[in-house]
Amino acid sequence: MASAIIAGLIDGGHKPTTINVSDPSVEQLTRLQQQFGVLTSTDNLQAVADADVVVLAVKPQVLAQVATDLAAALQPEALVISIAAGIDCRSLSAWLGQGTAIVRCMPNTPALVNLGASGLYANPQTTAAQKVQAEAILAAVGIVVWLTDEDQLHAVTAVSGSGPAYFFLFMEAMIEVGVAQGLAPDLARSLTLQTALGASTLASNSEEGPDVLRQRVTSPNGTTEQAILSFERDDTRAVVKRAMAACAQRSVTLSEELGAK
Ligand SMILES: NC(=O)C1=CN([C@@H]2O[C@H](COP(=O)(O)OP(=O)(O)OC[C@H]3O[C@@H](n4cnc5c(N)ncnc54)[C@H](O)[C@@H]3O)[C@@H](O)[C@H]2O)C=CC1
Ligand SMILES: O=C(O)[C@@H]1CCC=N1
Repeated sequence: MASAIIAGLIDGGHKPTTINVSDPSVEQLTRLQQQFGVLTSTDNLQAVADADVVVLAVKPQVLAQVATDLAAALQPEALVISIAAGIDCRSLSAWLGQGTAIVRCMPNTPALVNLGASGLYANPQTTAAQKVQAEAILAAVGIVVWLTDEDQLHAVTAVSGSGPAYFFLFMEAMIEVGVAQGLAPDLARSLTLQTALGASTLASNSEEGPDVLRQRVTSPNGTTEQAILSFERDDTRAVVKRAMAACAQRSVTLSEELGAK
């Protein structure tokens, strides 16, 4: 995720040498240095020392340690943006210092192709100018929505944070079945991906909702109708509901397991 955000910032005109990337993996740092020309360090404290904005893009499991260590090195006026799933502002403030301006963000991997979707929530310590800064960083890789209730980030995670994986799963299944029905794998793949892109672009450009667009594909007594009836018989909406509930619930339990006690 950090690579996608860095790419977006540089495409948007940020000088690479204003971006300092820290990671214990020298291999990662070398890749980022060669790809983007950013400054790199294996020392998190050194990386944040002069930073006005710090993006925490580590796994939730290491966030407590990383944030606690950073507390002493952060500029007092620094904005900290965390993209970690689940970990709430209460925990981040406990680790970073109670006065810290924090924006929590749930981005997604289509940020890699500038088609990301991010939900943002700012704690009360965040100034209007810092909110503009946070929005500009994530807007460089896609659309941004602001949330007024931090708990809504669980739903954002279930919809857009994890959402790309649901569509990829659907694509995998369609390719497999296309092949089983007699198409060459590369044909099944390109037809599936173009259909996903076409459906998404059509829905994005249309005044009408996905329900109406679906009905337009579904000729009475035609082929699509049989597929949709099959999906409805298999209660596909309930399947989606259960999956997204499990996702949102994991966001809640991540916070309970890994948050500040
Ligand atoms: N992958 C996804 O689709 C999304 C991920 N997220 C969140 O983004 C965060 C990062 O996830 P990914 O980019 O997928 O993980 P990743 O594993 O690709 O990147 C994490 C990076 O953190 C580095 N790291 C490990 N320990 C460190 C430390 N002590 N100090 C500094 N860097 C350290 C790792 O070397 C690695 O390069 C997670 O908290 C996740 O919840 C949020 C939205 C979407
Ligand atoms: O699976 C995860 O925990 C992360 C957060 C959202 C997408 N990937």
